Amino acid sequence: MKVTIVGAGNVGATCADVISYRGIASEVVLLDIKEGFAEGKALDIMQCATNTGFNTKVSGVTNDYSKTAKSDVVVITSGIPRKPGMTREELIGINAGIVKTVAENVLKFSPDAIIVVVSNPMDTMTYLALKSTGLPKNRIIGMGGALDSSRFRTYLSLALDKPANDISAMVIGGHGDTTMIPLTRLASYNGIPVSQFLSEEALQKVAASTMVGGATLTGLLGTSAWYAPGASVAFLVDSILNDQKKMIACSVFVEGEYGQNDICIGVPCIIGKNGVEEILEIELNDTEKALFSKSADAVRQMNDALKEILA
Ligand SMILES: NC(=O)C1=CN([C@@H]2O[C@H](COP(=O)(O)OP(=O)(O)OC[C@H]3O[C@@H](n4cnc5c(N)ncnc54)[C@H](O)[C@@H]3O)[C@@H](O)[C@H]2O)C=CC1
Ligand SMILES: O=C([O-])CC(=O)C(=O)O
Repeated sequence: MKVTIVGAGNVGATCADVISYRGIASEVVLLDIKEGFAEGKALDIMQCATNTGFNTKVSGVTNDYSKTAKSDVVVITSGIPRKPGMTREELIGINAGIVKTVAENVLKFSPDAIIVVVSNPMDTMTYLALKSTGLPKNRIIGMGGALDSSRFRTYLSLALDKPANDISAMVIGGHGDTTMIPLTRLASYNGIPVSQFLSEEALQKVAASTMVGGATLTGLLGTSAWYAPGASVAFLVDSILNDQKKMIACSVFVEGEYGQNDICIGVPCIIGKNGVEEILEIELNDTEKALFSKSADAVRQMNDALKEILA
């Protein structure tokens, strides 16, 4: 199984590293426009093979899409990251042009690939990739919910002082500082509602930290995060390539689900070899429904801005 990752920067290279280390794919191609950069990252990752024990073939190319031919999955991480004080939405002007061109280029050589969009503002870039390529909606998946949910579980684990892997929790809605919806009501510790251990105030604090999880890291690092984003992409790619049919919150095109149409937004999906195999419509309470509707409005507004940028 072959995976191409466009953008060999912080997130792309970390993703290649995790995919190789975990043996998720037999071949990984990194592509970047910076001369020699992807080649260097690939070589460095390959030189881990004997010490960490993987057999994945990792190669790098400078803007040569022919080397990405017949990829099963293509991950798009190309574009600029935000700096402290910025929102993801402010990246739209530069990243829209990059994502559109990249999506079109990868399809020339991998017409059957499933595309995973990571570049921000991710929901809008996913919508753009879908509209500009005309691919069926099951083959364009925005990665955000896997990361936001892992941050949610991390903050819950810290509040509970229990291992994150014993906690089940999900974030839906847009992948933005104000549009994410951490579903605190449904979060559980080994099947027991976390509300049995944490006060409403503590839960709200966890939810607030989750929503600004990316901004907090950007403030600390001076650029946005990459370890958890790279691992989250690898987790998603694993479910596709190995047909795991995991339920993962992903940004996908909705047609009536959750009362929304014509946007890509984070909803619980079954992810397998066909990409998005099902959107699960879980029952939300009135508060959650209102938050989802507000989040969808904000995502739709960004898509409208996109139309002006690309006009
Ligand atoms: N969806 C999510 O959950 C997350 C999204 N992101 C987003 O992912 C993107 C990448 O972030 P980082 O890896 O930290 O940035 P980075 O700056 O480390 O890497 C981006 C790479 O893209 C390359 N690039 C730019 N234009 C290109 C093109 N036309 N073709 C090929 N490569 C090109 C650059 O040369 C650079 O190496 C950003 O937009 C960031 O906001 C980051 C973390 C999580
Ligand atoms: O915060 C950012 O800009 C990058 C990102 O999407 C994340 O880490 O969640």
